[in-house]
Amino acid sequence: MKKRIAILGSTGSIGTQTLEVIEENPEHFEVEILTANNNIDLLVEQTKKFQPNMVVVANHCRYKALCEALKDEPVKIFAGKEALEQVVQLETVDVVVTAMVGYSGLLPTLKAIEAGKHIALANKETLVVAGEIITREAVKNKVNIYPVDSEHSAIFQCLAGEHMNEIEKIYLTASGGPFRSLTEEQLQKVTKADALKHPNWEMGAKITIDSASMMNKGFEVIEAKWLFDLKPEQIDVIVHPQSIVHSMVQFRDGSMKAQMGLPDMKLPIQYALNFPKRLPSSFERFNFLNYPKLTFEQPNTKKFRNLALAYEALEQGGNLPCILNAANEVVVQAFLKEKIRFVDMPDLVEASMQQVTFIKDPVLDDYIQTDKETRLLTSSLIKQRSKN
Ligand SMILES: NC(=O)C1=CN([C@@H]2O[C@H](COP(=O)(O)OP(=O)(O)OC[C@H]3O[C@@H](n4cnc5c(N)ncnc54)[C@H](OP(=O)(O)O)[C@@H]3O)[C@@H](O)[C@H]2O)C=CC1
Ligand SMILES: CC(=O)[C@@H](O)[C@H](O)COP(=O)(O)O
Ligand SMILES: [Mn+2]
Repeated sequence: MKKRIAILGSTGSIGTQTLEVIEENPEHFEVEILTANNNIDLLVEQTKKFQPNMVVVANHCRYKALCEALKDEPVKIFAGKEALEQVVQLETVDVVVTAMVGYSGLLPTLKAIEAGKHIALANKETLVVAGEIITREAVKNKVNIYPVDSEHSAIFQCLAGEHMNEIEKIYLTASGGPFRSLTEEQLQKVTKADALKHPNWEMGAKITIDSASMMNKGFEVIEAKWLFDLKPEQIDVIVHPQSIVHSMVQFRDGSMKAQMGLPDMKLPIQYALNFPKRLPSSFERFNFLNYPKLTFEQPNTKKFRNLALAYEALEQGGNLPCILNAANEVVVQAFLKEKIRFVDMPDLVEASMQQVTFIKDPVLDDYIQTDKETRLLTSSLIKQRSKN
């Protein structure tokens, strides 16, 4: 039986690579649903090629044009956020790939889990915002969450066959981003174009900025806590500029397992879609001789304060990780619009974490309200800053 796949965010970096994996393995997978936010040109192209049963465009304004472009195709067309939450529940879906960016992934992922759909999770923000609810609902509905994020896929791969063994610690590797070697003074002057040049990975704009600011690694620490049920002190970050070792697990006898390979997201995507069986692939193979030096160093949390902020949010819990995420989404958009400097981002995130109402035991509605409150506050902090 082929697995029927819904891809939320099929027009993005993870979405398009998921389609490449499906194209290479037509005997294993078929596309059931594709979705985008705005990019209907690519959505139309993907629809004609992969013949999904349904497509959704989140932005209502693009609906008419999408219907017109697909009028000769046998596909059902929907628009809006609510449609995303509904289509993931359909009986014809086996696995939902969450490849949307940011907070927008939360409710569709939750609805998919409540409907018993397995999740290939790329959208780490879902776990940052509401990891407790997501993991609890997954257990309740007997849903598996397969990590797509390269580091978490690495940990997941290292854990295969180790269910009897406790994890002592995990090490999440970080590339260090394009600004790893800059001084604090140099960091003051970096531009959007500089920040968008990731040394090893080609990704969407938002995660690329998060990698440069190391918020991505902070999010991944929180993501790891929920995926692998770890305490903060069991999660370490180690900078590894070559991005070849994707992460490591240390067991209680001191033994370490690492997962390695060239930086290519198709591998973790394919592993998540076909777990537990590995499929053959044409992906380029790693050659040790091309990498005579694999290096490791301590992250600099004085220079990259976001990482420390994320650990703080994880330690304090409650709605603080949700505040961290919402504030970060707002500052990243402002940085991409060149309204604030790169170094302003952690200041604004920290101020938001201090000022938004803290809720110790949030329920879903609290997360929704916290997200709104934080966006308003962080936006007003940005406005105040530009007036001064
Ligand atoms: N790219 C990578 O290598 C990795 C990404 N991830 C995670 O995967 C997720 C996706 O990242 P990436 O593929 O890089 O992102 P992209 O920006 O490349 O793609 C995002 C996708 O989500 C859609 N989208 C954006 N906003 C909304 C919204 N409000 N509602 C519905 N759909 C929306 C976009 O549609 P449109 O094209 O129409 O704008 C697009 O299809 C992120 O959470 C990221 O952290 C994790 C590990 C690696
Ligand atoms: C490909 C992937 O998983 C990204 O999350 C990647 O890890 C980003 O690189 P950084 O290590 O620079 O954050
Ligand atoms: Mn990652």
